[in-house]
Amino acid sequence: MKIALIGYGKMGKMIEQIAKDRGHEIVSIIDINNQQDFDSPAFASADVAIEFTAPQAAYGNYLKAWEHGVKVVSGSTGWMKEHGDEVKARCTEGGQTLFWASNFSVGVAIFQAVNRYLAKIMNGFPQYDVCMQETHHIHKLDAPSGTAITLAEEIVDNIDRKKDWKRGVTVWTNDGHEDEGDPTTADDLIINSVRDGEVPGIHTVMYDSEADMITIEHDAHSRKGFALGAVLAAEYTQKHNGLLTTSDLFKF
Ligand SMILES: NC(=O)C1=CN([C@@H]2O[C@H](COP(=O)(O)OP(=O)(O)OC[C@H]3O[C@@H](n4cnc5c(N)ncnc54)[C@H](OP(=O)(O)O)[C@@H]3O)[C@@H](O)[C@H]2O)C=CC1
Ligand SMILES: O=C(O)C1=N[C@H](C(=O)O)C[C@H](O)C1
Repeated sequence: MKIALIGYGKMGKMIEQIAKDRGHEIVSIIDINNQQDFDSPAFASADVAIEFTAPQAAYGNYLKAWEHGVKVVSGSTGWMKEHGDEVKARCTEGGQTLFWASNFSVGVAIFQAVNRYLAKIMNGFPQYDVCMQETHHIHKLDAPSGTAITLAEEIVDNIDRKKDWKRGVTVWTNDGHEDEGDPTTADDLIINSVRDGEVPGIHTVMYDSEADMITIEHDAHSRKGFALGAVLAAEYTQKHNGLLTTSDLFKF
């Protein structure tokens, strides 16, 4: 396939390597300093663009890629609240293609399935309260992480006593700085965030009672799993259109 990269940071560089190893051609690389390349014949020749940039940049990048008739795979997080409805409409009614996932690793797809199953069970055991923690590197711009929000939405959908998720405390371990988070009630599922060194991503769901605690955790050893998932998603868009996500790709 001919692949364009939008965003050439930690993920963009790793995706480039994996895409080449799988026999794909990188025809264009767009970063913050060469936005004019969206208008190049090389970009328009791509079968798909893989976009990993930043919360404020992602939505504009989708529009530019679609303008040039290029499908998009994106893992950028933190844009959904502001632009989620419009993006959904453009894909479901407007004919565009976006494969988006808050986390592209097969491990997290499996973890999500376990999370949903456990939440269904725990709905019947009100003596357990549930909370979450996500830990990432200090460069991350958004909190909570996109993955934590996806997991929290699945818990809220399955546990009647939880009505919504809220931001708990965000702690920066390197400088000891702390943000307070949102005001919360017992109806809220709290997601605490930790920003520590170069951690690729840890997501933990905890069910705590007076007697004991049940914990499930996904711990990414590196960004390789995310990057491979994004390339597999790009391959998937060759034969599929519309709004796609990892549950379309990883079927189990
Ligand atoms: N879904 C998933 O599986 C995963 C999602 N992510 C998400 O992906 C995003 C990127 O992560 P990561 O690669 O680690 O971040 P990096 O900061 O390492 O890379 C982002 C790159 O995008 C560039 N950029 C910023 N704005 C634009 C723009 N308007 N157009 C083109 N390029 C731009 C940045 O340039 P500059 O540095 O000059 O600003 C930087 O080079 C984040 O939102 C993160 O949460 C990350 C890992 C996995
Ligand atoms: O910014 C990151 O690094 C990551 N972002 C995604 C998220 O917000 O969930 C996925 C992964 O956890 C790494």
